[in-house]
Amino acid sequence: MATTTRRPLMAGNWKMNLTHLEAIALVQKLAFSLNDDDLEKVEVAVLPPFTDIRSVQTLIDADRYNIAYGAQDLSQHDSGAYTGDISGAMLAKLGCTYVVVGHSERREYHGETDELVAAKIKAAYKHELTPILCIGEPLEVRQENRHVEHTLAQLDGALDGLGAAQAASIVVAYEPVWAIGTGEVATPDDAQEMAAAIRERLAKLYSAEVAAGVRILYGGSVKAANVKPIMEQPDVDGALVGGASINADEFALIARYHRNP
Ligand SMILES: O=C(CO)COP(=O)(O)O
Repeated sequence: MATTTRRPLMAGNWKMNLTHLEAIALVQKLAFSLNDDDLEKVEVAVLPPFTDIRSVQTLIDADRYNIAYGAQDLSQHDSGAYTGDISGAMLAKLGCTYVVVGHSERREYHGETDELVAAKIKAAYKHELTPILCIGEPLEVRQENRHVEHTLAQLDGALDGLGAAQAASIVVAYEPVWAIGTGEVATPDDAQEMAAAIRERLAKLYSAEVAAGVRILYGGSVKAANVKPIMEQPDVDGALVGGASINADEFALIARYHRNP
């Protein structure tokens, strides 16, 4: 399957960290740490909390940083009596490119189901946001060697009813739950096994062409010290970075992994 046209994406999921003032400082530092060549080779995105997005937008626009940004969640609804929720329309107005959907922390702490994730993906496309769909198995499922089946079932559920034209631009992040925030990174082989299985399933659900174009990221305890061998896997097209992305120096090192020895 062709692998040549996929531009790597390094996305920093800040989770519930950094005030808007801290966000400005981090994005400035990040931008100064990356040169034009880095940003041509690799797309870099930050995914701050909602309260930081306006500040990040203003900074990136004013200084013309070649850094994308987005949100960590959105409502499946467009507007209305949904206290505390944020719509895709609101994110689009803030110039967001990406929105994370179905992160395991949303599934675990907010009870998000595959059906809800599918509705959120459709809401994202409705507002021209690119979803970063997170899927991945908990530890006990891997121990039972059912990780591929489990993760592909999440993929099927999330993509239910989504057409090929939209699926072609989705970003899928394989984030095994046992690797998130634990320091226990998946091996490059583990990441490749699942990325290849996801791509194969996309080919079955849509077409070989769609599958060949979709970027598949790995997420879970990614650091500058472990990113390179993961990125060398043929079906891994980037990383979704949590803890290490709220340190500008570390995230910059991750984003320019291609320069590492
Ligand atoms: O959940 C993650 C990114 O979405 C990964 O988090 P960590 O990089 O902190 O393990």
